[in-house]
Amino acid sequence: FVTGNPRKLEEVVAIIGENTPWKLISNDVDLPELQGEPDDIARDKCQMAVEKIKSPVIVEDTCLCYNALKGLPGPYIKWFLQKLGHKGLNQLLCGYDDKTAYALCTIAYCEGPGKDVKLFRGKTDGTIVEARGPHKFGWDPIFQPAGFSETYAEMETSLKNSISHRRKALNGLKDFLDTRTMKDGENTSNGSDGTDLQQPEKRPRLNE
Ligand SMILES: O=c1nc[nH]c2c1ncn2[C@H]1C[C@H](O)[C@@H](COP(=O)(O)OP(=O)(O)OP(=O)(O)O)O1
Ligand SMILES: [Mg+2]
Repeated sequence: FVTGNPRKLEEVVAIIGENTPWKLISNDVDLPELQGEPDDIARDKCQMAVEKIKSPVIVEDTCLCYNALKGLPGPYIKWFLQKLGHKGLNQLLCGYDDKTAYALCTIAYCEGPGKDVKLFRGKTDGTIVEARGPHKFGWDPIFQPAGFSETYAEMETSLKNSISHRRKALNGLKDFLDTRTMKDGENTSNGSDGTDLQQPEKRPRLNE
């Protein structure tokens, strides 16, 4: 799993759980990010990582999309957050009645150089609110998921991880790896050379 963000890694590990046959290794290679649509950003980031580390790679790109702003800041949320803070991210919506937004996680997976990149998306709807809860992870304090009275930041980690954009995207990846594991008779593990996903000899279904 290639990311420079330790919080993302924490959540992915928590969501995937301890008892899966997949071993997740984090690798913080510094990758530039394309500008554009989330799918293209994730695909491009994945291809670059695969070329660099020459082993199976998972990357993800996270967007925070305001409906009133037709999806912006979207993939640029990192820079908006950095420059404007939680307050500024609220003020962006000052002139609009519609405060709804969605968090979008796009996971890209590639088995190795020259292989196709698979994309898995997860979306959680919500509303942009004044910051509430601990400032631990990005824009968590200003995002209140639909149907809940707490922001992501106020929630127990396990609750956030059960409804989050990241969880939904990871479900897609897990289903894909699961099916592929079942189809695939031989062990395709390629050793301990920094491989991101290693398959042990026996491969039971991934657990939820
Ligand atoms: O669940 C989340 N809850 C709150 N904030 C979040 C979440 N997930 C990502 N974030 C923040 C991190 C970064 O400011 C931006 C996404 O940018 P994004 O490029 O995907 O992340 P990044 O550059 O930190 O890590 P990476 O090395 O994987 O690209 O939103
Ligand atoms: Mg990034």
